[in-house]
Amino acid sequence: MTGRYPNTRMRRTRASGWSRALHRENQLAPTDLIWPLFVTEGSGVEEPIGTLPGVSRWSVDGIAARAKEAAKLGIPVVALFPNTPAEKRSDDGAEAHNPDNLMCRAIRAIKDACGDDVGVLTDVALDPYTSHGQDGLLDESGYVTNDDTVAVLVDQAINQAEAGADIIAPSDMMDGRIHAIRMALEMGNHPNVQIMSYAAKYASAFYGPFRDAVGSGGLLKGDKKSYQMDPANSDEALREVELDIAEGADSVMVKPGLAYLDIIYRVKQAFGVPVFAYQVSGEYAMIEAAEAAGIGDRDALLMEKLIAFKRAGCSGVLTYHAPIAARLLNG
Ligand SMILES: NCc1[nH]cc(CCC(=O)O)c1CC(=O)O
Ligand SMILES: [Mg+2]
Repeated sequence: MTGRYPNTRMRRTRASGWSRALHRENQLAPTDLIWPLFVTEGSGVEEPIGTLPGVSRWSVDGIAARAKEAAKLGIPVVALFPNTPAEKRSDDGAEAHNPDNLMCRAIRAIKDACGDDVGVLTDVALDPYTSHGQDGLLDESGYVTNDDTVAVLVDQAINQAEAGADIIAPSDMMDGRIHAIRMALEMGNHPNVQIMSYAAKYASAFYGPFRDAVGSGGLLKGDKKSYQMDPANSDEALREVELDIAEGADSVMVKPGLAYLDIIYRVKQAFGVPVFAYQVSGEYAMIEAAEAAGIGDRDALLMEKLIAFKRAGCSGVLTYHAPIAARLLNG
């Protein structure tokens, strides 16, 4: 037997800061972060979101300013989510493929302001555009149809690519949409537009504040369990990821984050592809609530959670704490 006390003292390498730094197995940098931004109509508008303290919706001009801030902080990518005005929401979510919708105007404003200094990731799903708050089209019975929805998602994705999106991120969980979108991007002369698939997205109670932020929460009837995954399942996530990689995804997302570290770990071990975590709105809100209640130190809590994603195997993390974390990391 080697390595027994006192030959081995595990505390020896922890005894000083320089030594802890030397032995640190995982690092976090601003380049690991994706910053989600909510877009709203108007100009010069900043609307704080009650359930996401510290996060606002910005009009397109403000979005471009946030993207410049991201570049300055060293954050490589921003993710866009629109709060579509009520009068533009419809049963079929047609506003999703309007070339002049809020999303497309925000993409163009960022690309005009930042060029290639910042990547733009765009969400593909119908929930910010439908009057019923579901991610797809409903049949007579209220079931979210798969193939008809996929056809619309393809139009939505191409619309975003035409406006200049760098990464298409389908968050809808329909079957077969990655293949359909990949083919359409190839045929539409967008071979280098990436797809980051929300491959393993769970029907989660942690999405509440997001639904407020995009204005779909009050509209949603029922739940999303016929397309988002059951939190009890893990093998099923590997099948989802395997399919999306085969269909042409460049990277995959696991969502939510902290409660699904085991899924991240399994996906990374099984496939070795770039894996990202979405630290969702409820996770953000819980950290802020802990700080506000005097239960924990916000900065310490968020940095500990972010390094956990790296340890589990993530290439990066989509988090509402991105600008705060980047500032902390930049010292
Ligand atoms: N396309 C839906 C979508 N895209 C991102 C989120 C949630 C993100 C968050 O909570 O931060 C959701 C919520 C949902 O499935 O209802
Ligand atoms: Mg799938």
